[in-house]
Amino acid sequence: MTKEAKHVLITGAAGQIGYALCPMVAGGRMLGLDQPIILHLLDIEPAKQALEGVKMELLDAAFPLLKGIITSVDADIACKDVDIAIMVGGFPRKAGMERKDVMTKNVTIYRDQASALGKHASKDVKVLVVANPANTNALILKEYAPGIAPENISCLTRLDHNRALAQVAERLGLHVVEVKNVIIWGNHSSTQYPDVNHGTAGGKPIREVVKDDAWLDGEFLTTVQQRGAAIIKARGLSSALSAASSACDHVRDWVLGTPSDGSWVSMGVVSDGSYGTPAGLVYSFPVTCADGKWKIVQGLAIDERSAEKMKATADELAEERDLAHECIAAANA
Ligand SMILES: NC(=O)C1=CN([C@@H]2O[C@H](COP(=O)(O)OP(=O)(O)OC[C@H]3O[C@@H](n4cnc5c(N)ncnc54)[C@H](O)[C@@H]3O)[C@@H](O)[C@H]2O)C=CC1
Ligand SMILES: O=C([O-])CC(=O)C(=O)O
Repeated sequence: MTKEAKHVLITGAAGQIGYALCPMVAGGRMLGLDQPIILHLLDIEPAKQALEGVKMELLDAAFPLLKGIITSVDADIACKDVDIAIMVGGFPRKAGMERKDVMTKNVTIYRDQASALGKHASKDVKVLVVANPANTNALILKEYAPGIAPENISCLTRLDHNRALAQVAERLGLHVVEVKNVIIWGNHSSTQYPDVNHGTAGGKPIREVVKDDAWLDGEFLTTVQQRGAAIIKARGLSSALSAASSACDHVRDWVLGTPSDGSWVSMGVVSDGSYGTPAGLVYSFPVTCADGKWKIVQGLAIDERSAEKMKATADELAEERDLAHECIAAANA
């Protein structure tokens, strides 16, 4: 029997990530090859013509699963009845900026779109925030959309997770699927902590197989933490196809579940205080997903060095939260 179509909102749909993400979603890469999709594409007035161009191309691609396309520059219209919301709209950073430098421009967008989602989306809408600063935009969205359950609001750190898997796989000459259970703790920023202490490569502990703690504790960490900046340097634009692909991975695993072997993924979710993190911040944890719900992996042993790094990224998130509140207060004044 044909499934009922899912309504998927993509904000910033006329931008770079939007252009890579729309065909992935419409082609079944996110929710499966048996799931019809209705796309809701939101952008802003200056991008209206480009947004219509994206719609034309999606029509021309004749995706069998794509049952409809709604384009709008009005969040109230675009958010109506959406089941999944992928929030990409905002301003990307340029060379030399930290992700929090785009905060002033982006957090007010998330305050405003929170209320549109709260009013018009399906009551069980699952929200993924991609736009930077991703964790803090998600936090603001949570604060301004009290009608959406906090566990339905998340941010993208799966790109960092995938980058960590790929770095270890490259180092070992393995295929990426042979590497499992790395963790991204904390913020999608250069303070994130890519942790390999619980990971495996070819079924054995990563540290045992790599046999180079200096690399794992040094160059590996900084490569993953700085990968976004390296892409900006190389392309003159921030990552788009890998961001879109990771966004699909994030939503697919959340909705359809993580593998039954118990392997986990990283998601930015509202902290319940696990691992000593401040409750309420949107912090990236190792999670498993089943029945459309994520669960933080519990009971992992955390050494002193890791605890320090996990605290440093939590401290940055608390600072970002305060800065975001100041930006919103200034915008309201
Ligand atoms: N969390 C992650 O792993 C990653 C996050 N990003 C972030 O994703 C965001 C988008 O990146 P790109 O697509 O490269 O940027 P882009 O500039 O190509 O596209 C952004 C789009 O958002 C639109 N937009 C601006 N304000 C909007 C609003 N109020 N409502 C709806 N749309 C709005 C713009 O008109 C533009 O079409 C940036 O903030 C970037 O830093 C990028 C890569 C990875
Ligand atoms: O670095 C950026 O600004 C874009 C991004 O978030 C990433 O590539 O991880």
